[in-house]
Amino acid sequence: MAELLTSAQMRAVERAAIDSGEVSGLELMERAGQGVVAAIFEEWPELALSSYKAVVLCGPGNNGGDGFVIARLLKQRGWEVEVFLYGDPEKLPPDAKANYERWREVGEVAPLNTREFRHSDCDVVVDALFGTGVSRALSGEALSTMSQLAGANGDRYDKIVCVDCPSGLCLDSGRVLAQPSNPALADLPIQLNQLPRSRYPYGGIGFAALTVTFDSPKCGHFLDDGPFLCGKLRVVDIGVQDFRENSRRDILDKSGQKTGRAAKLVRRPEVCLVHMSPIVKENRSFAQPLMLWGKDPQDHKYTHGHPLILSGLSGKTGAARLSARAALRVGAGLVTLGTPHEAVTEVAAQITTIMLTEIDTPEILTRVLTDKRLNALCIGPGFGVERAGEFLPYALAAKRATVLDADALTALSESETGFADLHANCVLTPHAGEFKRLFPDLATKLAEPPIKGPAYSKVDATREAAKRAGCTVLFKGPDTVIASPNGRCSINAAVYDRAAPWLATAGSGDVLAGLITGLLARGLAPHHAAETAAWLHVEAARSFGPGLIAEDLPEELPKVFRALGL
Ligand SMILES: NC(=O)C1=CN([C@@H]2O[C@H](COP(=O)(O)OP(=O)(O)OC[C@H]3O[C@@H](n4cnc5c(N)ncnc54)[C@H](O)[C@@H]3O)[C@@H](O)[C@H]2O)[C@@H](O)CC1
Ligand SMILES: Nc1ncnc2c1ncn2[C@@H]1O[C@H](COP(=O)(O)OP(=O)(O)O)[C@@H](O)[C@H]1O
Ligand SMILES: [K+]
Repeated sequence: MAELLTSAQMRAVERAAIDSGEVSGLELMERAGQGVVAAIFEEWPELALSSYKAVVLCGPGNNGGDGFVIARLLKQRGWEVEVFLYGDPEKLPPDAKANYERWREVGEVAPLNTREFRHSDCDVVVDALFGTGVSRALSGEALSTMSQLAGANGDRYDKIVCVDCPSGLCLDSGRVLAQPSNPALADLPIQLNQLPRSRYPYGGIGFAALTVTFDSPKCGHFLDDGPFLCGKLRVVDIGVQDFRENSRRDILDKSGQKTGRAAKLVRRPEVCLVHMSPIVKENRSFAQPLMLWGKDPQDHKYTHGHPLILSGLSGKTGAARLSARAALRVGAGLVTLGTPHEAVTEVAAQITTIMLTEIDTPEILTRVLTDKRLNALCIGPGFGVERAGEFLPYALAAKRATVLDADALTALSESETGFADLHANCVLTPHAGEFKRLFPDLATKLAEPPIKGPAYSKVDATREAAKRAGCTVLFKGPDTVIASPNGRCSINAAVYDRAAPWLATAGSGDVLAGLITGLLARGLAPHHAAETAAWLHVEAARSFGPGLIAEDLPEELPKVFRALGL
């Protein structure tokens, strides 16, 4: 599952499938409903052994249509099923209406009313209120029902199953659409976007037990609140993959709508999930690093690159040493720490394989970098903001593949020349605070309440940042987003079964900076190096597990490589 779609792209794929005449909307809806029911039994096999009770909440669109299919299929298995509809049955779109009518042949439909919503004895709640079509904040009974579910989740309902997404979640951004000034909110138990994460250590499940989506996961399943609210994600095949693949070459405008032949060609902007498990090894973009990690027996150390990592002053050298160790473990042939004279003893006492060269001034850095074998540079970890301000113009003038991390990012945000000195071989690795300093307007936009869908997302912000900086930007977090100026974008998600909460530990960012630098030295292009490093970072954390400290990450890499069969 490497490709992530936006809601508009998913609609375009479905439209292409239906327009082809090979499949009808009704068939797709049937497959979607079947997929959800199958996923429920896969998740809880005990539910397949007898008949239970489900409450199905249906909305006014095709998400609701899926709900009617699910209700019918469960009823066929002998389940007791109670169906509530939010909206006017007469206004349902045709496929949803057809399934509403099929359901009415076997069961009742009550208007959605939170007070009537009798839940105490139900085993499964199916949320089919809104899916990809959500465009504004929920209101009325839809809002209060979701709020009631959220408030009682974990106590009363332990099996909330969401069709496509928890209703109200924007699948482009992973943010819950909300109307902050809605006076009705004061009377509600809790809104989806207010669920306290502290109640769920390790970023666990906040709302649904299971979310079942169709064909491909959407960006919002991996960004921001998405994973927290979706719980567990299952992707169900509804047989439209050929149309998805065709639509990659199709003429689609920015909103994913098909345009006429004469219209301007706009390639579909793709977002990928960074994923290197064996099942996606065939993914072309990862073939190169897989080959690179497995070193060729004919190679020698000079063919694997030689990064220079700049160290901070004495007492602050640990960060750069972590970066250097990571660069070495990821396969750089040699690694040198550029160390100020006063910190040489401190650094020398704690390194063995890593080399050391004295760099006291920016001019010395320039001189050291006349050695072209030093083919990648890392500046920032533990470096000191003021020093970074002095060294940065020289570091960038050397035109090496360069990682700017930590203090170098703060210095960059304070520099008079701004992004002018950056070049295409740079990688910026901000966390949220550094991102705000570098791109205050984008951070503000991202922090604004998402009122309308598609809401502004971390993908949008990182793409804009990369364009503005003219280089690759890796915006950290459990949903690390990597974007490059050409619009290429990937999400390295440490969520669901890849959760790695132990990465939130001092110094883990320094290790990531070192991994990227090492891979740049090995010849990977910046976007690729950032993706690969972010993926390895999470794999190393997961391989080590609880108790992880940053020092453990580089040392865990050989195990990760072995598991990859390298
Ligand atoms: N189109 C297809 O062929 C398929 C669609 N499927 C389902 O269809 C869903 C998408 O269906 P729709 O496009 O009808 O959209 P939804 O069912 O998500 O939403 C219905 C409509 O509600 C309106 N709306 C948006 N926000 C609202 C709000 N806050 N309050 C009240 N009304 C609001 C919009 O007009 C929207 O189109 C997917 O999520 C998926 O569950 C699946 O059946 C697979 C096949
Ligand atoms: N909850 C989390 N799950 C997965 N990864 C996380 C989580 N929190 C932080 N990270 C990752 O840990 C690293 C922390 O980097 P950073 O904030 O720079 O910390 P430091 O400066 O202490 O090294 C980043 O790569 C970030 O993506
Ligand atoms: K839903």
